[in-house]
Amino acid sequence: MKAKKILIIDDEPAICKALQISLKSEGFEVDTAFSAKEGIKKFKGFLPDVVILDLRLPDSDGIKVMESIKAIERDTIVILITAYGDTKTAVEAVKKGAYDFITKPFDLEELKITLKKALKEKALLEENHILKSLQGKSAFITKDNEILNFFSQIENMANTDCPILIEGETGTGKEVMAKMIHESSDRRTKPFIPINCSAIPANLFESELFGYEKNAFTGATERKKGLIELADGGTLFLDEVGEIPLELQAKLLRFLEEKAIRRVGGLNYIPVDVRIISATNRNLKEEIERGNFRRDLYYRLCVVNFKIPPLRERKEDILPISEHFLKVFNTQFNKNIKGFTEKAKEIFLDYSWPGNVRELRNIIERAVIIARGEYITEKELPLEMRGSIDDIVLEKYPKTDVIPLEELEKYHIKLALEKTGGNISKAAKLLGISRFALQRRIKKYFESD
Ligand SMILES: Nc1ncnc2c1ncn2[C@@H]1O[C@H](COP(=O)(O)OP(=O)(O)OP(=O)(O)O)[C@@H](O)[C@H]1O
Repeated sequence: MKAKKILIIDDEPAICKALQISLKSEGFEVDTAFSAKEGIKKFKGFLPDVVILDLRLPDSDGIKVMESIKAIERDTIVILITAYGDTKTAVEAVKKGAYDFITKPFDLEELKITLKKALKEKALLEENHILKSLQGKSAFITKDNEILNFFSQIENMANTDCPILIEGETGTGKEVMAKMIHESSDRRTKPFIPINCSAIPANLFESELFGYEKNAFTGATERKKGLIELADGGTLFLDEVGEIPLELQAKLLRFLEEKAIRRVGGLNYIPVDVRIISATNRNLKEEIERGNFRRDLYYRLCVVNFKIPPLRERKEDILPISEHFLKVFNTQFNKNIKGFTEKAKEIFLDYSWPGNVRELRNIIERAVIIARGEYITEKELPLEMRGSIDDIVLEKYPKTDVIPLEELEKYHIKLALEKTGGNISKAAKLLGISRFALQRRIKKYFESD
């Protein structure tokens, strides 16, 4: 079994040293830091199972440090060291998520017992997450509480006809989530039919969705079932539903109300039983206000609604998803890469992921392909993840070289997204282009699959 890792953050070197020696002799891997800043930096690379943290540090207080740590990896066990008489703050810290606290001067044996108990509980917790995320065949890997709660709500829902609208930025996993919902419903033995509404030309939309009769139009030499009919008994996934042209929205609404379709050129209504899951990366309420999306259709599609947070807002998912893709691509490319170096993990956790999980997947795929060592290091990661624009440009191009415009554009987009915390509308404004134009470029530069 891999040794459990412990990080000690305390400004008293004597305490750090004593703890380090004692815990190492118990078989733990131990690192130390003497300030909050150093502690958080080491945390990102070392990713310990347990942090033993002094409540009073020279540059910050322990509770703030604990909050930063938990924002990166929620399940980290934090054990606080407090001064005698500081119980009030210690209790507050435990309420905020610390596992326990010990008071100085402390008994080493007592600390070891607390540690072992905490590690046992953590192992149970992790098992639970893995089980939860693997229930369906399409694993949606997550540790995010909001998402896990939503899954359990859906699983408990007796009515598997209930339409669901999934919102979220591009690449956040809306389709994987839809598939997982289908696979955990009573409809799982019937088809799951995804339709990318933005990829079907407007003039073909009706015939693709509703099918057509022979001779309905020139070229209709055979009768053809539409995608809705093909999904009969199962689930229809309408991806990018906000892109459906207005005139077709009326037809879709009619189908949802009557639960029957009429093929193009056909006379009869054919009953079809499907559950609709739709997804959008647009704000449909805004589209309704602009007159681009029908309000009545919105309410039909959005009986249950869930917004998947972007990856940068669920940092605890970054490393588990990375490990998952590492396994996938190790198998696919016949490699045996064992993991990521601490520096690489640190870069992953600091990066803003404008293309979300799709971008992460592409980066790991590329890294697995180019890696030659046992671990993925920062060298296998794209330059733009590794530093500021100046560093990158300087590293790649000598001062006298002309930098390709595409490259500059890419870095500026990243900068704008970073400055606006990933808010696409605000970033587009900063860059002086439309939201749509920015989205197209994000797709091009950060999600190439
Ligand atoms: N939580 C997750 N666990 C495992 N894989 C994921 C997860 N989220 C996304 N992925 C993977 O990331 C990629 C993008 O996911 P998906 O197509 O579901 O995103 P999306 O939100 O539907 O994107 P778009 O809005 O561009 O259609 C896929 O390869 C998918 O398998």
